[in-house]
Amino acid sequence: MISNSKRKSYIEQVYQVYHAHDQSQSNRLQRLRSIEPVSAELLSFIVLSKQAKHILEIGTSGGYSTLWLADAALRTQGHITSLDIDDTRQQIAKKHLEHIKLDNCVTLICQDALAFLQDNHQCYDVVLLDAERQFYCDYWCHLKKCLSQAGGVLIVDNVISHAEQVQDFIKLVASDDQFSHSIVPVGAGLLLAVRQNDITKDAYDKLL
Ligand SMILES: C[S@@+](CC[C@H](N)C(=O)[O-])C[C@H]1O[C@@H](n2cnc3c(N)ncnc32)[C@H](O)[C@@H]1O
Repeated sequence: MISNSKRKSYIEQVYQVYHAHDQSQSNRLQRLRSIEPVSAELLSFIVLSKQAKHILEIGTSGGYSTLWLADAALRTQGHITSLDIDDTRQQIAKKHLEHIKLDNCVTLICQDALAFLQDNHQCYDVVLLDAERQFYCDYWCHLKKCLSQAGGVLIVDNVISHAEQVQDFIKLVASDDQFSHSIVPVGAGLLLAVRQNDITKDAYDKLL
């Protein structure tokens, strides 16, 4: 689902290089921990199907998921804001984005996610959350503001591979009646949560 074959093979190579790098690292924090290719494909599908214009990524790392999102955003005339706390990783991501001419679709911001979210006033159509899982619960009240329009989608990776680490976060999302959610067994497991339209919800409640 990548828009041209040269780009597709470049992005596949990036994945292979990162995967080999990660296999050689015993320290988890030294790994780039790219999202799985099948998950990246689903991300791209969501951006395209929503014709998303405003996309937020929390956790750029080496930019594998960013490359997929950027390729989709090019076709929706959208734009990605991608955050990472690690500038070195973002510089690597930047080189890859430039190499395949997707850099104009992305603004890379080197900042702690919580600090960014606290100051943010922008609404996003799609948010990918793929950072350090122990902080996700702290992000939720801010993520909700980012996703304040009906149809806004939050995607969270690793919810099956690291289920115990995200169980409190999933409980928070599940207990919020402004959002519907689903856990999709693709790759490491993706949580998809969508902001509901309040009118639809009221009408639905009346039927019960
Ligand atoms: C799992 S990796 C992201 C992988 C990337 N989405 C991909 O698929 O290519 C997680 C990234 O989150 C970043 N990160 C960790 N804590 C963060 C924080 N508090 N704010 C912003 N980024 C953070 C790490 O530096 C790391 O690069």
